[in-house]
Amino acid sequence: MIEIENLHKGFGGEEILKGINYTFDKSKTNLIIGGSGSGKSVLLKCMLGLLTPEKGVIKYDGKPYSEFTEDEKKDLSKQIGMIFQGGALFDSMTVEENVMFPLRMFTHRKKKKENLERVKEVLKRVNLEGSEKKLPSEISGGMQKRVSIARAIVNRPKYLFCDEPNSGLDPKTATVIDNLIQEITHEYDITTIIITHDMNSVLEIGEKIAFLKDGVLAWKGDKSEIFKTDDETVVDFVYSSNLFQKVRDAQRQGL
Ligand SMILES: Nc1ncnc2c1ncn2[C@@H]1O[C@H](COP(=O)(O)OP(=O)(O)OP(=O)(O)O)[C@@H](O)[C@H]1O
Repeated sequence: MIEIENLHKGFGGEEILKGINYTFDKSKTNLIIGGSGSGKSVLLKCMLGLLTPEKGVIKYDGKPYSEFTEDEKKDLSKQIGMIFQGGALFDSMTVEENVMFPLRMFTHRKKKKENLERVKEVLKRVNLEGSEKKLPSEISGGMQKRVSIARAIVNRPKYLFCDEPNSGLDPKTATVIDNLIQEITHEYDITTIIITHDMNSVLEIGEKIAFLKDGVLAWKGDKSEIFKTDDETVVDFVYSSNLFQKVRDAQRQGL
């Protein structure tokens, strides 16, 4: 669980996050949605410790990040898995080497055999058995995303941060990737936070949704509530998507 209390962050005198209060639940896919420039990435970077807020508290499983010792901060970074927009795989490394990378960073080199077993295990979990020796350029976009998921979970993280994890994928593959992230979240009891612009993802895996507008938490709820809300700001944002308009119309007609 990650709790955010009264979080403020600005740049050059301009306030970007204006007092966010929110809890990201364990074992759930927590989505952050909102228009461009609403502060989603700034919020994510504050949670990752990459930006320091001017005011407010970020608690990891009850403990404020500002009270972490250097060792605890190191431990925390080991407990965080990241899935970047575009995958961010190392082109010159094989699938296996890419997934091995965080293990090499955080564990002793002598554990090579154990590390290889762990890599094998996570590659199996994301259905990539047999692709170990391939380069990213030799596999499809969907498979590359699977590699980045395997790399993100190889250290058994407690927290998984995903920045538009299905960008650049066709809708069917995007749904498969969304569902895989959701399954892994439940299976390993992870607090998963996903920034997304994709309304299909909201529909599929929006177990908890935070809607940011101009640095303010403008609405919160889940995928069933987002269809029913009359909140103007949410309706404006969400129903700019044709698909959502159709789903809402169908729901209103009781279909
Ligand atoms: N390091 C920085 N220095 C100055 N301004 C910044 C910095 N990082 C972000 N901003 C500003 O903060 C605002 C929010 O940016 P942020 O990247 O969080 O938006 P976002 O909601 O993630 O948008 P998008 O969906 O387009 O990625 C923007 O106006 C951006 O220019």
